[in-house]
Amino acid sequence: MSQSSDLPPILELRGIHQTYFDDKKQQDFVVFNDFSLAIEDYTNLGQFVVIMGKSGCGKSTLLRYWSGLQKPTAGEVLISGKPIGDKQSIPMVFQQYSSLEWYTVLENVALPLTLKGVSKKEAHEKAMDMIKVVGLEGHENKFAKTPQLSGGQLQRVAIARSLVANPSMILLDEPFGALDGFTRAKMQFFLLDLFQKSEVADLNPTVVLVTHDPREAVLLGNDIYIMDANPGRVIKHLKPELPNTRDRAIRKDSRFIEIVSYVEDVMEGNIK
Ligand SMILES: Nc1ncnc2c1ncn2[C@@H]1O[C@H](COP(=O)(O)OP(=O)(O)OP(=O)(O)O)[C@@H](O)[C@H]1O
Repeated sequence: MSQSSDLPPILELRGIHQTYFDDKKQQDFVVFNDFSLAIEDYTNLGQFVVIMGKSGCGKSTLLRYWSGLQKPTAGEVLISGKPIGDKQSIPMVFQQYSSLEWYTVLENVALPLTLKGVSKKEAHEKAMDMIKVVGLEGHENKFAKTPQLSGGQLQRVAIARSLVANPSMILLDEPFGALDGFTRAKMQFFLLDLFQKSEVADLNPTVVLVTHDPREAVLLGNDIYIMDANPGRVIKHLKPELPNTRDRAIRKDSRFIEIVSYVEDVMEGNIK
C-alpha cells in the first residue's frame, strides 16, 4: 500500500476530552483525556481500518463522533482535514439490528436514497443492485426482521443500506457481535469478498471496523489500532504484512497465525 504524504488524515481527532455521567456512582468519569488520533489516507485506495481494544476503552464513542451522532465534551473531530459539519454523517452499521421492521428489505436498503430525494423508481433500482451484491436477491420483499430473515441476513441488509449511496466511508461497530460463532465466521468472509468485488472495490471506500476479535481484525484489516482504557488511548498501531487481496486460505498462512497471536498478546498486556 503506497502512502501519499500530501493528503490530510482521512479521520482525525485532536485533543479529545470525553466525560460521561455514571448513574450508579452519581459522578462523572473520564473516557478520553486529551486523546488524539490521525488515520492516514491513501490515494485512490480503499482501506480497511480496524479499531480494537478492551470493553469500555471508547471504541464506539469514536465511531459516534465520526458518524455525527455525538460531539465530544471538548476537542476537534475532522474528516479529510475538515471539521465535521452538523449535517455531515458517515453511514454506520451497529451491532444490534437496526433495520426498520415495518419496511421491506428493498425499502430499507433504498432509504438513504429516498431520504435524499431520489425518485422511488431510481432508489429501488439502485437498492436492488446492492441487494444482489450482498447476496439477498429473492428476499427483497420480506420484512426486515426475524424470523423472516436470519441475524446474518439482517446485517447484510444494514451493510447494503450503508453502501447504497456510494459513500466514501462506512463505519461498522461490532457488526457481527450478536451472531453465533459459525455465522460470524461466514460473515467475515462475506465482508472480505464484498470489499474485493468490483462493484464495491471500484468505489474505494474506507471501512472502519470496531471489533473485539483478533482473527477478524487481522483477516480484514490493513491498518489496525489497538486501544486500552482508563483513559482511552492507542497502545499499538500495526499494518499487517499480508496480501491486500485475501481469501480463506490465509487462515492457514503462518504469517497470519503469527500476527493474530501478536495482537492477542498486546490485548492481554503481554507485549508493551
Ligand atoms: N451515553 C453514555 N452515558 C454514560 N456512559 C457511557 C455512555 N456511552 C458510553 N458510556 C461509557 O463510556 C465508556 C466507553 O464506552 P464505549 O461504548 O465507547 O466503549 P467501547 O470500547 O465501545 O466498549 P464495548 O466494547 O463494551 O462496546 C464505557 O464505560 C461506557 O459504559
